[in-house]
Amino acid sequence: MSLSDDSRYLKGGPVAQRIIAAVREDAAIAKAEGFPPKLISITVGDTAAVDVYVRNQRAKAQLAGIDFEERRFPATITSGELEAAIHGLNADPRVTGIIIQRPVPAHIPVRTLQAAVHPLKDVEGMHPASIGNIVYNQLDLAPCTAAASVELLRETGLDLKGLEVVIVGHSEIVGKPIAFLLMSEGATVTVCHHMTRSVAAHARRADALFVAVGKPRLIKADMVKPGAAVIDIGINSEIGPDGSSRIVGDVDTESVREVASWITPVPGGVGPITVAILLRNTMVALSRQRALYEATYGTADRLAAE
Ligand SMILES: Nc1nc(=O)c2c([nH]1)NC[C@@H]1CN(c3ccc(C(=O)N[C@@H](CCC(=O)O)C(=O)O)cc3)C=[N+]21
Repeated sequence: MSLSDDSRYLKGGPVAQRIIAAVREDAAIAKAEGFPPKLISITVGDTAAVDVYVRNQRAKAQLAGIDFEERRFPATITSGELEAAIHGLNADPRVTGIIIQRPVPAHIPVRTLQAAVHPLKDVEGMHPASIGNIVYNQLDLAPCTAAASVELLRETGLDLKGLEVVIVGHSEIVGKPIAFLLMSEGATVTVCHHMTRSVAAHARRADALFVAVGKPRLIKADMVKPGAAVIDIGINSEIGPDGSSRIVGDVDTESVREVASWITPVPGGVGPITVAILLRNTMVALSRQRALYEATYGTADRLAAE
């Protein structure tokens, strides 16, 4: 059996395609009604993982019928200049959503940038007000990678209620939001990070293990409970044996697949769903903006109103 046919592989492609097909229908209707969705990506400096992400955002946005524009800024830009650019996008009625690609250079406080994005245009759910909503179990616009990881876990059919979940990595954008999403689904959640005494001891107890730390092959077979679901969120660029660059996750997939019942490949796992959810979030943002517009102007048809 070839690796790609192995039923243990939880593939993201089919899930992403389903989401994108639904977004495409929504986007076509919104466009016909005078509300074309438009997504703006902000990149500061140069990062390999960001390039992969943005390339796929552009391709899938085009497939879904969402306008996509990338704004690139040099790493030397000031925080004030970036905030001004974001305020300009907030004020532009043609712009539906704004995503700030991470990481940003060290001299720029990323939280200030996230807070500058208007919450109605915050398609990543990273504004402090948006991310706070997931504490209140309001989950319809969650950070994309976290939501994508949970979506893949659902594909296993495992009952999330009472499930023993261990998350390795406690970032604002992945580990922490996954913990909140799964708590609201009834899972029992343990979060490990760089100060955790024995990551292995925790990881071995997990029915579902999420890994998002950015360390190639960190998770080995002896850290995984037999029959577990392993969700690999790492996106690391490596130089392969043939000298070309490739992406690998945080899990030693070759050995872990002998122990786990489900494992997500990299590439082809969480990544494609992340992109699809970003597009879906753009449509959620658009519908919130439309609701506000219609409450203000009393019509569903922006073109008719003008
Ligand atoms: N604010 C912010 N939010 C993010 O979610 C975020 C970010 N910044 N910065 C960079 C990382 C990285 N990331 C990826 C998402 C999808 C793929 C992806 O589509 N991967 C595909 C394609 C791989 C390929 O084309 O080679 C796959 O895994 O199969 C990759 C990388 C999101 N990130």
